[in-house]
Amino acid sequence: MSVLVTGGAGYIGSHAVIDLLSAGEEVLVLDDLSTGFDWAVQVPENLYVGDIADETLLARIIAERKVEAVIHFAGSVVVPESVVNPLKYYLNNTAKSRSLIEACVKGGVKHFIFSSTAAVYGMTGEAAVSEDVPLNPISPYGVSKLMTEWMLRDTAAAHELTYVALRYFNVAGGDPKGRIGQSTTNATHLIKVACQTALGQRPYIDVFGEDYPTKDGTCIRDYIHVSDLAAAHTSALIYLRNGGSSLVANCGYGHGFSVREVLRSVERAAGHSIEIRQAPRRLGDPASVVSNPARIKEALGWTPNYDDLDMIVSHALAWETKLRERNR
Ligand SMILES: NC(=O)c1ccc[n+]([C@@H]2O[C@H](COP(=O)([O-])OP(=O)(O)OC[C@H]3O[C@@H](n4cnc5c(N)ncnc54)[C@H](O)[C@@H]3O)[C@@H](O)[C@H]2O)c1
Ligand SMILES: O=c1ccn([C@@H]2O[C@H](COP(=O)(O)OP(=O)(O)O[C@H]3O[C@H](CO)[C@@H](O)[C@H](O)[C@H]3O)[C@@H](O)[C@H]2O)c(=O)[nH]1
Repeated sequence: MSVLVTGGAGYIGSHAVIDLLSAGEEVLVLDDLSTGFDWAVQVPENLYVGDIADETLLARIIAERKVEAVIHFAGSVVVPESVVNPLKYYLNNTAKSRSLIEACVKGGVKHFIFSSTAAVYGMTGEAAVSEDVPLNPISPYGVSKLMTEWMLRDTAAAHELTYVALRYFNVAGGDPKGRIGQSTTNATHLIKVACQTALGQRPYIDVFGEDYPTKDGTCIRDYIHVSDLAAAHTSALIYLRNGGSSLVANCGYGHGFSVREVLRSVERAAGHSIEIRQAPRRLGDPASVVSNPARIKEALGWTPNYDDLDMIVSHALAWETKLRERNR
């Protein structure tokens, strides 16, 4: 039996592949390489380059390789892009996930693990957010992911499929052994942009808004190390395999850092200051987004290993340095 990882050439998926391999799983990757990289796939012999909505290809992989579970990372991930091009997100994240789920049902796949997002919550307050608060996504990206959660809920009720949907908070850092990291071109994520600034690849970093009702006026986020997130998927797989019932769970550490705190951490890791400029608020940014991770800890027994902002940042910076050499 094998585990099929869609989007396994991308940032989070490639880290999940490493974790699954270290747990002894037989891992296959399906990726169209639109934003991922074939060199990031640690099982090149098991990489299928193709689209998640290619029914013929899916039917063949599922049958020939006896796919027991699908871990679904493939998708489009840029929130502001989803506002200007919503139909791209409803196609790649929602409609194509529907095709993939159908292929799983037809092929008798038993378990499905899905990359959802804290963006399904929308404007959360300052308190840590639990899974059962009312959901009010404010971007097409968040809606596109929430619709997939709902498709999974309804499919699991009607068919022999169990699922875990993990709502990721702010993912950052890279493989502690330096094999892979966040390699996306034109990334907009705070820690990546700050690391590029520290390395002189960008002249300065903008802080989007310093007038939020937070401790220092900048936005607060719950940053989770990508390797801890990857391990949560392996735990989810074992949970479902052992008969666990379908579950939606937050994946974050449960405490937040402000943009200013993150930038100070980057300066510590780099050993020098970086140029920071004040900029207006970015459209659609909630002041504070912090998870309540009680459910994932209890249901999956998930215990983070890298719950330390300085460590997350130092791994991100180490990877960014390596990537700079690689791209030279
Ligand atoms: N990065 C974050 O902070 C974050 C937060 C919450 C949720 N997520 C979710 O996690 C998942 C992975 O995100 P990431 O940051 O690794 O992004 P990424 O862009 O690095 O990875 C996505 C991968 O999917 C592939 N892909 C895209 N569309 C495809 C298709 N139709 N068929 C086959 N392959 C396709 C891409 O080539 C890429 O390798 C996404 O579903 C994203 O929505 C990410
Ligand atoms: O150059 C920058 C980049 C970001 N920020 C701020 O840093 C914070 C974090 O921003 P970013 O790293 O872009 O992440 P988010 O916008 O919080 O969104 C991420 O985290 C969400 C979950 O919380 C996921 O749903 C999204 O996919 C993922 O992009 C926000 O306040 C931004 O305004 C800056 O001030 N300057």
